Amino acid sequence: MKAENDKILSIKNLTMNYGSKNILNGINLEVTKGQIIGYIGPNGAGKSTTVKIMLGLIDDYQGEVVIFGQDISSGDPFYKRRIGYVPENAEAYDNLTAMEYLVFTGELYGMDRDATQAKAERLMQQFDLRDVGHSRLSSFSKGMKQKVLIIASLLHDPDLLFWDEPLSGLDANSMMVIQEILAQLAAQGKTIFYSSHIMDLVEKISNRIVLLVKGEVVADGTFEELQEMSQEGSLSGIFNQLTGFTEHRSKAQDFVSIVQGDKEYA
Ligand SMILES: Nc1ncnc2c1ncn2[C@@H]1O[C@H](COP(=O)(O)OP(=O)(O)OP(=O)(O)O)[C@@H](O)[C@H]1O
Repeated sequence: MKAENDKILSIKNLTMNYGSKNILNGINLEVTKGQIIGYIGPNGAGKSTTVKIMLGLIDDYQGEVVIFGQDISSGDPFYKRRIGYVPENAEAYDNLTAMEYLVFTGELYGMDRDATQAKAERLMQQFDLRDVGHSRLSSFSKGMKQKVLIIASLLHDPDLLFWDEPLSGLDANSMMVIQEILAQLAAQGKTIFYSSHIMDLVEKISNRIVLLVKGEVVADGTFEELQEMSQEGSLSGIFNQLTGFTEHRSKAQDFVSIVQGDKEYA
């Protein structure tokens, strides 16, 4: 059993509604240091909503969320300084240069301006972005922007990371570097929530997989445990089975026949 001080996050009976719509239905999760959690589920399952609650962006939930031993409903935002976040997109910052965005982010986390700038420069160099540090993000390719978001999430050396589709747009070489960075961070005791729809990657990267369906955790374990439970070989197969999706072929057939103008729609 893990020591109590290895516990990073504890969610008890988390429930959330948007109006009359039930989004989260009693989520329970205990997360310890060094875990890389593949947080997966169909579109609309409630993954981003859970993450937004943990980031303190949504507060009208029921249940208990404790991060670094602090109940986040206490209103003390200090726990956020130990969190890093890669959002699915950050277009709002397109008018800033990469360096402006990174300095702004570092300062939000309470870092010294010069120290942030120096660290950002070194990190950008690692990702071959040094020469474009003073160009606006709007001129960056998708993968370049993604690298800046990843740097921003790590500048302050956080203990808990929430990464939402972090590798989207990255080339194969950059993906390998990021996967290795994740593994090394986890080995040093950092905890990572990794949301993605790319099952092969989640399977490779995570040492624990949590599958959310309609606001409920329907599977939680290592990839091997999930394989045993479902008798499926791949995470895509497990996902299809546990989300009850067996219609991909007939859906595709219907779609293609509409595209080709079948008689019913002609
Ligand atoms: N601001 C909002 N107002 C009303 N409903 C919302 C709001 N944000 C999300 N929802 C609804 O909550 C549900 C869960 O959304 P959420 O974004 O958490 O899903 P997700 O699992 O992250 O999906 P995806 O994989 O598509 O990113 C969806 O039905 C969505 O329509």
